[in-house]
Amino acid sequence: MPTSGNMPGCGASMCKGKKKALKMEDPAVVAKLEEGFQKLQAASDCRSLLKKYLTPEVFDKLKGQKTALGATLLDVIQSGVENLDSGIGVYAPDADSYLVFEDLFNPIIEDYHVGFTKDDKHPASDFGDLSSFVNVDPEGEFVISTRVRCGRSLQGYPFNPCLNEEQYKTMEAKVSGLLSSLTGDLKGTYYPLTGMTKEVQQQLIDDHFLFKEGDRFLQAANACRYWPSGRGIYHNDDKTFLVWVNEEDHLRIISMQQGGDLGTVYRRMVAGANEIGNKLPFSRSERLGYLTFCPTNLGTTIRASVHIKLPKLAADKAKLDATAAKFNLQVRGTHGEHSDSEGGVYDISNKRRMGLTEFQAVKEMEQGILELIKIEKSM
Ligand SMILES: Nc1ncnc2c1ncn2[C@@H]1O[C@H](COP(=O)(O)OP(=O)(O)OP(=O)(O)O)[C@@H](O)[C@H]1O
Ligand SMILES: NC(=[NH2+])NCCC[C@H](N)C(=O)O
Repeated sequence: MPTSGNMPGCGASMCKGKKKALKMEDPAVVAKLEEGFQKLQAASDCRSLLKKYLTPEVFDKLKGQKTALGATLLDVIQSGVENLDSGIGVYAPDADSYLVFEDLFNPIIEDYHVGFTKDDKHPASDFGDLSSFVNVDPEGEFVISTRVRCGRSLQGYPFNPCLNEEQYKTMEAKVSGLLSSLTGDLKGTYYPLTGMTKEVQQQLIDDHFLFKEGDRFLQAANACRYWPSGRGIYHNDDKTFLVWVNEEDHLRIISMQQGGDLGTVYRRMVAGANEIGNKLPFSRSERLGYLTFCPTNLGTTIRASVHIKLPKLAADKAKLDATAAKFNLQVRGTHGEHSDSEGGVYDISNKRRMGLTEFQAVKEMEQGILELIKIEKSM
């Protein structure tokens, strides 16, 4: 939890541009911070962006600061300190952290989102021409399934480490109530995690529909308190439209189906995001776009992915990674982030989510996947 304990309802609506840094003098927190910083400095094989950008100068500047809600640098970095194999290593415990700790967040954002500098402003939301996307694999030779997701935070609520159990439950009630009014292709049922049998839960995870449990990166960030309270999943009967409630973000809005029909998948996600957004106000910042718990998800918050088999390219995993990176794509394992590939299936998605529109982010994925397939065919 944030070092000063549970806070009253916070504005995740934030970021009017002014920093509200306060002084933090709690000796226990200062001691943990010093210890964590030493641990990072000593970890010579740690490759995280936290390690790269938490220089002694930045550390000294930020270690005595806190947000109005009491979130400290420790709340920001503790996941990356505990998990030295993190790729990123930081989370924003509340929206104001992106400003108060900007000397750390900005270079991480610039690095991850490929050149989104501290002076850049994320463009207005634009889903673009929904009819312009193709089936990336019409013959069904390579692509097993396609998924597009976005993340949303509810205005008026902080992020995980600052939420109390009552807030989790209130948010869950609000969101599930709204979801029950969806119609047509989006119509479905909300299943709270509380009371779900372990068998059903595991089957949903194995089938790629539900978030995993016990993510050590989220746990170390204090993002799993009161679990499973307030957490759950909504899905339509076909499990092609899904909403995750209160996992890493307040909401993850997901569309997925077998095959490579990116257009259909994207249109369904856009329809769902619009329906929900018309009824629930989301947190958005002028500069950062839609606000999320992890800086990798800011901006469009879009991750468009395929599960794909590219046996020739993937014979050399380093080559697959390098080729994908040329097209700003990221390669994950079959069960998502921090997992390995099974049966030659990779999850390949757009990496950057900031400094471009939703349309451009999905186009980047579409074009990149078409290129990878072309290369595979030529080998
Ligand atoms: N194209 C896809 N087809 C089927 N399942 C997919 C596809 N892309 C991702 N998944 C599944 O979605 C689940 C969640 O994956 P993962 O956690 O990596 O990504 P995410 O939900 O986008 O969020 P985050 O990036 O925050 O981790 C996993 O089970 C993963 O296998
Ligand atoms: N789901 C995410 N937010 N993924 C990105 C980062 C995950 C983890 N904190 C790491 O640094 O490796």
